[in-house]
Amino acid sequence: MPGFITDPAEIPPYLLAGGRSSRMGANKAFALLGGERLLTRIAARIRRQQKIPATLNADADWPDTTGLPLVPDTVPGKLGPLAGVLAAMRDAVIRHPYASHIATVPIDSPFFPGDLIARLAQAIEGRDEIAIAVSLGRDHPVFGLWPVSIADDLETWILRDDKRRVRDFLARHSVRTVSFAMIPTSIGLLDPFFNINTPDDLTAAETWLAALEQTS
Ligand SMILES: Nc1nc2c(ncn2[C@@H]2O[C@H](COP(=O)(O)OP(=O)(O)OP(=O)(O)O)[C@@H](O)[C@H]2O)c(=O)[nH]1
Ligand SMILES: [Mg+2]
Repeated sequence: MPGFITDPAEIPPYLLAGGRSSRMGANKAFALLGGERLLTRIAARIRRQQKIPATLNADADWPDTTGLPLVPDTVPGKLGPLAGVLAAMRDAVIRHPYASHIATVPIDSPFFPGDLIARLAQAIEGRDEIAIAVSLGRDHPVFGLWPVSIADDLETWILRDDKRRVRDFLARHSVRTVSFAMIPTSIGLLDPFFNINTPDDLTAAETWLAALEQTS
């Protein structure tokens, strides 16, 4: 572990919920999985791995933060997940001034690994490095550790790059990737970064949740 991250559990976590939920047709954060809101589920999962309470990145008029501090995007126009990452960096500089990095987790992936942030932190070697999660050879950059030192570069890039492809931003920086294994369940292997975008994904997630509960 590098000197600037003495304890991965002290990296401030931010829950990304600033999207439009357009494929779901209703705010995903409040969708019920196993009778519990996704936001509540994700916040509880983060609480088990981090000592610092999570902050929610979402619209300023968010109806119910479940008690989490709320940080809206600092650039207008819903410019994508990296706008949420930027808001988190700007917030951390003020509220967590000791932190070299912030952690981000989206509110629509309820099975993410219990050792996510610890393993991402182990991969970081330099103060300005990003670490992102990978499964089945696919990057999941919304599950990442982000150095607050690159906030100005991120803001400039978001405002200037019309395509705003996350991989184009990552190409500007030093990025460590960490591969996570599939989770064995009674009905097969579950991708820990299974992502709920549509009502059908939510139905599939109920099936996975039941299978996981049977397995453990
Ligand atoms: N702050 C912020 N977060 C965003 C924005 N767009 C997406 N996100 C977040 O990034 C993550 C991945 O985005 P998606 O899975 O596409 O979620 P979404 O944009 O709400 O859903 P769709 O409208 O169906 O694409 C989710 O946690 C979103 O809340 C944005 O413009 N600003
Ligand atoms: Mg998604």
